Amino acid sequence: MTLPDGSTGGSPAVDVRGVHVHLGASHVLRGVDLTVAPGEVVALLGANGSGKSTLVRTVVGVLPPSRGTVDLLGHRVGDHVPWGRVGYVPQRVSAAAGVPSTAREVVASGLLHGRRLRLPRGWRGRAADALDQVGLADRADEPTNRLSGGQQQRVLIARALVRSPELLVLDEPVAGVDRPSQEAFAATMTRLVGDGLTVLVVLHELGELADLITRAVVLRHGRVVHDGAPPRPHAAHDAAAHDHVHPHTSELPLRSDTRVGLGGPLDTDEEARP
Ligand SMILES: Nc1ncnc2c1ncn2[C@@H]1O[C@H](COP(=O)(O)OP(=O)(O)OP(=O)(O)O)[C@@H](O)[C@H]1O
Repeated sequence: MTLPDGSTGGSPAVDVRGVHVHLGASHVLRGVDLTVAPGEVVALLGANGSGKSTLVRTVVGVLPPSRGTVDLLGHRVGDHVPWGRVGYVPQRVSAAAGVPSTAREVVASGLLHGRRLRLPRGWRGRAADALDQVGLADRADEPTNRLSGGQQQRVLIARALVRSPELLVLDEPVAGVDRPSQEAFAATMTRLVGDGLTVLVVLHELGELADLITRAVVLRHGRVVHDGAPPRPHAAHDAAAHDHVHPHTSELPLRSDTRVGLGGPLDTDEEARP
């Protein structure tokens, strides 16, 4: 429900209840509950194949749940979600895929949503501002296929930001991204979160975003096995001076039957399991 002042009246930004998703013959999500309150920055963690991408794609309405419900900003997905207030950065897509286009054009496409097929007034300024937020103000006219992979990822983040979203959903935004792009991304997120942005972000490691994360949700085999404090980073594992005195296990308070390593030896590749 949206109130006259545009707020959601205390509704969670994301409210996932009892969601099951089947993909082909696979029962990928098996009764997931996930709530993200306005202003929270929630990291979605878990081994490869645990269902993280499937969950965020369900959250943004790309995949329909076979059971359960998803509400965004107080609106049921599939109904009347104000998509213009939601930004989504999908996993591993190239900004240069498809027809040749400049960084500005890709970013401007983020202003098209729902039934809006024409760019709104002032789109150039908004696209320039979004590119500036990711440190690419001087590359607006550059064809995206001439940008590095990290810069292309920043263009996609700018495409999500150009809407000035209240809720930003990102699927591994810095995977395989060069160091300057990671730092630019972390600086942008710090500023936006300071302004009240709500974030749900799939990550393999907390990395540069560690200080921003307010809560971590860990998936395993399509179920939530931890929802609470983010894991403490194991500092400098590969540093020469690192002293291996701590136990290499997750320090998370997990449910009794499950232990999840987050980058440690307990980490398993779900796809490798029978
Ligand atoms: N289109 C599909 N059809 C059938 N199974 C699928 C499909 N897409 C994904 N899966 C399976 O669903 C499971 C979860 O995949 P998902 O991509 O959500 O995991 P993930 O946690 O995001 O993994 P990663 O960290 O590798 O991105 C995997 O076992 C995957 O093989």
